[in-house]
Amino acid sequence: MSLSAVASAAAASTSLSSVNPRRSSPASRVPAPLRRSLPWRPLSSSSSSRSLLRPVSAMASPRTAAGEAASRKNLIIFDAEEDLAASLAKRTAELSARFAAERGTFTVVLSGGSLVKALRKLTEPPYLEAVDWSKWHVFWVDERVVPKDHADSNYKLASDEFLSKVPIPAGQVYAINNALSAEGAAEDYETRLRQLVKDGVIGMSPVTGFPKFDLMLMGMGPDGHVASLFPGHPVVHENQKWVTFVKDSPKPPPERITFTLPVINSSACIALVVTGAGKAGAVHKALSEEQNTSDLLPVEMVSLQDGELTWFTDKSAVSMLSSL
Ligand SMILES: O=C(O)[C@H](O)[C@@H](O)[C@H](O)[C@H](O)COP(=O)(O)O
Repeated sequence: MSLSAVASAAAASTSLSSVNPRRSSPASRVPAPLRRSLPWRPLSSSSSSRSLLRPVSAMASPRTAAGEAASRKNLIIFDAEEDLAASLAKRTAELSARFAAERGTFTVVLSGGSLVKALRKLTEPPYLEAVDWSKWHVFWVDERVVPKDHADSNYKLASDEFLSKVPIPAGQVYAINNALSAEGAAEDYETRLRQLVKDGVIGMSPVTGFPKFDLMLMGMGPDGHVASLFPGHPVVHENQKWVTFVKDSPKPPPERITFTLPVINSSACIALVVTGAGKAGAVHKALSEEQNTSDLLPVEMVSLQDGELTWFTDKSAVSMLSSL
């Protein structure tokens, strides 16, 4: 892995690195300037920490000189999960303000797993008051086909840990219809997404022709899966549908619906939260130079067409990366 830039960050011993994606366009190999303070007053003035990320203005709509679509990848490594959660909240709040101002809505996509707990600081001051929650529209990148009050439900997890603690209008939280079969729930979810595109709530990517969500907040499994796209499963290669289903997930429960890779890759921003030694092997495969392109993990197939992918990691997760 080659690092295009490294800067010390706010939290003690924390570093921010801008990573060159292996299959990147020339534009994304140009190191972007790194700064440590943000001009975004509502949050920076009420927060004691400095920003770990580039100013919002520098991150908006990255483009080449010729105006072509471009993508960017960042890697942030935290000493403590507490710092990761603080940075994730700050970044999410910045994007909320930016997209609410630009588009009038903020479309946020959640996964299940440990990501949800990492969002907890958004439910506390200053974010609880500063974020315009009325602009949020919440979706799931994947969901288990179980009742909404089932312990396996990603909706229940998000509801218990996050959504019940912030004032997002209930009609703007788009749970799947779990009364349907997995196939039916996937079709139904795609139909609702298409209507929300027509209504102007969700944008469309002019680059890919797929819906363009403002922010996807996702985890990654130890096997390199993202959403419910598991290594070796045929749905990884679905390139027409927006939402599809699996009935044989290797991670229980078996029946799930999931966004497809073209939708994930059309996002404006993705925050990929990956922590713990159990993820080190997949992180190494995804971010090191030594790669086998014939056997890509789903996480390695996440490659934004016109947007920014930021890995929020800890030292354990990157422990197998030799070049850090
Ligand atoms: O429905 C699911 O199973 C999740 O959405 C899944 O994709 C999760 O995000 C990853 O497995 C990472 O989970 P952890 O962060 O808990 O390891």
